[in-house]
Amino acid sequence: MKIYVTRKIPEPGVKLMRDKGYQLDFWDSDEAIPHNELVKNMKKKYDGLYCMLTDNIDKAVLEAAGSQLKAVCTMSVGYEHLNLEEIKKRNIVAANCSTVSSDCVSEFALGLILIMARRLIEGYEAVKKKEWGPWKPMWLLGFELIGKTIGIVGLGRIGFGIAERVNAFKISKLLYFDVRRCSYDKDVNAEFVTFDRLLADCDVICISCNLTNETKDMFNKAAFAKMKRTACLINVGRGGVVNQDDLSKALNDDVIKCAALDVTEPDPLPSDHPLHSTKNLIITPHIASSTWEARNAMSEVAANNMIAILSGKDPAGKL
Ligand SMILES: O=C(O)C(=O)CO
Repeated sequence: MKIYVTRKIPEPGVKLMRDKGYQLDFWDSDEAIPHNELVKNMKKKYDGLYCMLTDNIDKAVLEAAGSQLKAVCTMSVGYEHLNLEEIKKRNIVAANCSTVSSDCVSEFALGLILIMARRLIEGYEAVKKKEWGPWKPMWLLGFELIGKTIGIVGLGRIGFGIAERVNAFKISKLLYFDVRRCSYDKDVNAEFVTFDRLLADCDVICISCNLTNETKDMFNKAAFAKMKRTACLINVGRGGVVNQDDLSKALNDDVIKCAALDVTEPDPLPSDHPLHSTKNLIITPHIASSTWEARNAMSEVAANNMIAILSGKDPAGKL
């Protein structure tokens, strides 16, 4: 079996596929493969395509690959980059890594909440800029999580992980909004509420949902207007869930207090993008799942998906 791997990936995933005797050809770089190169390379006829969330697996790629291609496995949770309709039309099986990065991303979300609540970046910058004078009772005051109402949009694996962790901070209430009520919400004391109630009641809102037609631009001018002026917004889901122009205006006009985004639209956000000069906003470069543990595990899950499909079995992450 021949597999095309669109990036340098962690060794555990490589080993699993090599141990199966597969021939692996790589785009041997840490940078994303240009789309035209991917199309060109797929003409060499592969049984499997092992891709990343940066690779647009569209009709052109699938047509170049032809009928030899049986598996498309993405080393990511998100699969917006896979044209599932075109993939399924060709009887190709696609799979993602739905499980392994949830702890990692939820830990990161907690980090963002604490950084924003305690104004850590401002404190760090003040020290660097030599602005640290004698102790002041009213300087860089943040807020505590104890007694607060926390909201989660999307109580999937990541949202659940955030809920488990945030409960340790003796919060007063945990609210969530999702497309439907989740059967396991009581396991984390989470109350299913309308989107409007979540917006109105929460001190911190964490976005951990996918980007779909329903979630696109969900956080827009109207939503920000319903939030508390002291509210903090965290996004570890997908950039498109937040209307960034509206967010920028809401922060600059003090409609809400602060926000931290690990995902943006586009991703990466160009260095001259106006969002970078927004007040009380921290942007991190899509690193919520960047740990050795998560990336090694993701490489293995995607490899196991590939092995299952090419052995005629259903992969764990079948889409
Ligand atoms: O796996 C994904 O979908 C990611 O966004 C990586 O953090």
